[in-house]
Amino acid sequence: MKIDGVSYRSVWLDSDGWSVNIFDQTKLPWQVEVLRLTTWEQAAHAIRSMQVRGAPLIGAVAAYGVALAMRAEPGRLDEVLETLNETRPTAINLRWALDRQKAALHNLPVEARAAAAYAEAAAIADDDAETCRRIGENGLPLLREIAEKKGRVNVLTHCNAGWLATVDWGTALAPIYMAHDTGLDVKVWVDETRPRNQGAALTAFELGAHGVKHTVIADNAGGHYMQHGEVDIVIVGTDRVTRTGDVANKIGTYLKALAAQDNGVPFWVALPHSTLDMRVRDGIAEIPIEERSGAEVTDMTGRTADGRIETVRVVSAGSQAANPAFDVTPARLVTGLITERGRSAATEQGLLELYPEKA
Ligand SMILES: CSC[C@H]1O[C@H](OP(=O)(O)O)[C@H](O)[C@@H]1O
Repeated sequence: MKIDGVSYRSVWLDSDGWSVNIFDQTKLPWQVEVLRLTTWEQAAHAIRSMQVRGAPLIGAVAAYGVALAMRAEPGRLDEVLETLNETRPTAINLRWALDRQKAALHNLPVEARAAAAYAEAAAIADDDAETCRRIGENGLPLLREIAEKKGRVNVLTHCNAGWLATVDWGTALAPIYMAHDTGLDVKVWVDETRPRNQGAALTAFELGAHGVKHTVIADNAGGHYMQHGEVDIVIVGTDRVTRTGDVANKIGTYLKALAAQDNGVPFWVALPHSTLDMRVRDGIAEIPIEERSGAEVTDMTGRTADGRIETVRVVSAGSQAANPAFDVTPARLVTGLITERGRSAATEQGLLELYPEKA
């Protein structure tokens, strides 16, 4: 995607041919800061601290983290894979990417591992960019159909499932970018997405940079707009989809799905193949939900009127805070899945029709 007219991916190899560049997403939207990663430990920190976040992007950065490790200490492959896999527990893309690196490297002599790891990381990044582009193509007809009927299409999305959550294009936002680029009158209701405000800070930043009409709303306002016919469709991303179509995504997604069902609003989930976890059947019982620091709830960071970036406490002193980072939306609340291979019902049969090799 473009920033000030310049096309970027959200992770890319530096011109030195070995270090890895990312945007520090904890600084957005106030500062566009590129971080150059030179060690695998820095890549692990970037994922853990959410300098990079978003299921597909986490996988791609972890893959490059393995490449950085193999360049410096190729004998430590197993330890590096284990440490990177422990950085965040919910997005299955992390494990998927590390499993790909393990398969590519573990039978190689140590002196051959660095080149192979960089090649595999590049392949993962290229796969994600093309996969997300195709998700856009497969989601676009849903928006076009609404726009042809109503003359406009209002989409609600939760968190950030855009270019900043993937290597390029995004998942939930990819159809929106394509709808905008083909001239449809598309507008996005952007859930702010407490507590880390990925919607207000990242989705709004991306959509603004691309010129897409959008309005940031409080997380609790989405149901109201659905009741008043202001939401034509909900499209969200995901961190893990089970064999039966249960969807793990940013906390609050489940509540949006309930409101969508209550108001007859289609609720679609966009995902690449790397987000599928066919080992799991019951998402609520089996998907590990990341518990993050309560400080993300008690404190907020923003820009003061005179331009300083400050963090302030927004919770009464002495009060505790709980912070589950994800929830699971049961398949029964999901209208359908948008993938790089097409659209399907959120069912085992639907997924196996798209991915027969995963039976
Ligand atoms: C396209 S996956 C984006 C997905 O990841 C986000 O979580 P986080 O920002 O904590 O990494 C959120 O669940 C998004 O839907």
